[in-house]
Amino acid sequence: MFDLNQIDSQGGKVDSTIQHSEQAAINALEVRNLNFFYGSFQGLKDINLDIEQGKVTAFIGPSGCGKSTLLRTLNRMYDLYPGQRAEGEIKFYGQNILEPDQDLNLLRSRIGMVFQKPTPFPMSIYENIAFGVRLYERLSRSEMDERVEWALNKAALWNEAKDKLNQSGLSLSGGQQQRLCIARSVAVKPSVMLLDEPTSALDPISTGKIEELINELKHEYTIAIVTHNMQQAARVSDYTAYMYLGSLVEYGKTDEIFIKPKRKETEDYITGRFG
Ligand SMILES: Nc1ncnc2c1ncn2[C@@H]1O[C@H](COP(=O)(O)OP(=O)(O)OP(=O)(O)O)[C@@H](O)[C@H]1O
Repeated sequence: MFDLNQIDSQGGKVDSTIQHSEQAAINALEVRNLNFFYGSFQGLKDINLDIEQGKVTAFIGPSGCGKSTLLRTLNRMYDLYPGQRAEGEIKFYGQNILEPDQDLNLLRSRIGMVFQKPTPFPMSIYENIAFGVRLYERLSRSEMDERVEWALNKAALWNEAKDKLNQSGLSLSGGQQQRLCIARSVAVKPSVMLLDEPTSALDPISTGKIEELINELKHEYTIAIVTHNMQQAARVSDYTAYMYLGSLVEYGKTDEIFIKPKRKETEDYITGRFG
């Protein structure tokens, strides 16, 4: 089992020798008996699942089934809102992040999040990336320049942004803004990236770019993605979780879920017979 210090020192990178062996699969996150409450309303019911390191896991299901709620528990984003609470265990490389006294800023740098609507800060493209890095690391100007270029490259935005690093992030197109948000998340070298419907506000070309990016990023990061788009889940994910009314109905390899689901409810949803 890894400890958190070890993950930090590796910059969240996946050991490729481990990744290519089926038997040696490692879970970045293990969710056990997770229940989640918005005040008295129970949004998640006894969720159990493992999120494998270096893979893409997709959460699908009808509106309101709890996909975003589950994603937001994985880095305790819900803690920002009063009256919301989680019970159970979410182990991040063995450490239960639901325990009290967690350093939530550190946790969110290790488990980053990208939201549905692009949310660049109202500052330059360069600063959008440097701002988060400065919270965790002291880099010289040249090291920061390198980090900004590295992150923009990872998010497939460097070529489009390199000549306008001092322009506002808000001057970019919607698709570019979303890639900037991905660059911002990548820049702090997380271990896991949580993507909450990252393409639902984008056109098909930008969506295609983000999907290509997910395929690239998964070689180095563990990714969990919420999507409304089943074709997208089928295209980008290795594992798929089908949720309904706050429960996890079925979870498995994406091919199996889409081609031969075990549960009739899953099949009805996948084939569009739902509801
Ligand atoms: N802030 C909140 N307060 C109270 N209930 C909430 C809150 N946010 C979500 N819920 C409820 O929790 C349930 C799960 O919501 P969630 O947003 O996780 O669903 P979802 O599957 O992501 O839906 P969608 O696909 O429409 O985004 C829903 O019944 C929703 O109404």
